[in-house]
Amino acid sequence: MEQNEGRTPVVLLACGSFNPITNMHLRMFELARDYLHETGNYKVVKGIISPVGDGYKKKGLIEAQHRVAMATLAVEGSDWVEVDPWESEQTEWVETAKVLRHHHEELLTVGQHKDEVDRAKVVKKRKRNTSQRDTSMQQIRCSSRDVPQLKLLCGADVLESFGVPNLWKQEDIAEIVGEFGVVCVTRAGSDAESFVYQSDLLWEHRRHIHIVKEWITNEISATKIRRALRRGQSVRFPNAGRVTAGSRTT
Ligand SMILES: Nc1ncnc2c1ncn2[C@@H]1O[C@H](COP(=O)(O)OP(=O)(O)OP(=O)(O)O)[C@@H](O)[C@H]1O
Ligand SMILES: NC(=O)c1ccc[n+]([C@@H]2O[C@H](COP(=O)(O)O)[C@@H](O)[C@H]2O)c1
Ligand SMILES: [Zn+2]
Repeated sequence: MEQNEGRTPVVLLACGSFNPITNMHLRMFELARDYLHETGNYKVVKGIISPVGDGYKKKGLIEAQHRVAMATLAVEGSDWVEVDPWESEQTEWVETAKVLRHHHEELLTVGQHKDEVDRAKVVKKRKRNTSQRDTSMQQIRCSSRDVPQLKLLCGADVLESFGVPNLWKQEDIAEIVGEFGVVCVTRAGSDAESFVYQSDLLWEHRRHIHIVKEWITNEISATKIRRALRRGQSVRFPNAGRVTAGSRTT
């Protein structure tokens, strides 16, 4: 039997400043994909990096075109993660729920187009052989189910920011965790599990919140990279990686 048969296709969307992109941003995708595949229920078909637009106006944020260019170079070595500039091209800051909606619509459009192509093929085939009608119609129905689920990929600090007063609309949080789902990678200084436990809303949707444990901790952040660059320090080979829980290297 085909290994991926019956698995739900998933697209992972990571929103953020990527100011600049770091190894850990790319690693997040690998961790999330491994995790979802190990559940046996999902097949990750694509990863999307969506750099925030200049309208976000975060202190020290460099122009979107440069962040997009750096991210594009960074994903050159990946055959499944890509950079999508749509969010970065909007003049106003776009809330994350809206970014998810935009990409969901894109996936539906691609799915619809695929359905139309399939339907046209079936109609053509039916004209040739009417006995194949039932099987072919079944194929059309199957293709609509091929539209991947879209999930937000983030680090635990972003999940915890759901609790910052007035930062996120409650209805957006409900939509993100309830309608889309979240894959959250652990990060030093954040405790995603207890955050979910403490929030009634997140607890209600806990089955849509996948927490992925990164054992090889890497405390890299774009803030630290910017700081090092400001100070003229090297940013090569950031964090050699170490195993948590006090285990010794062998
Ligand atoms: N070391 C890390 N571990 C886990 N998640 C991370 C890590 N670094 C970044 N992320 C996640 O990547 C996404 C994009 O993050 P962002 O662009 O803010 O990077 P950052 O390193 O946190 O930058 P800054 O320090 O400027 O906030 C967020 O979901 C964030 O949680
Ligand atoms: N209400 C919202 O939708 C909301 C609030 C805060 C941050 N965000 C997003 O989270 C990400 C955070 O990135 P930074 O950690 O770099 O600030 C950005 O993509 C930003 O757009 C969304
Ligand atoms: Zn950040």
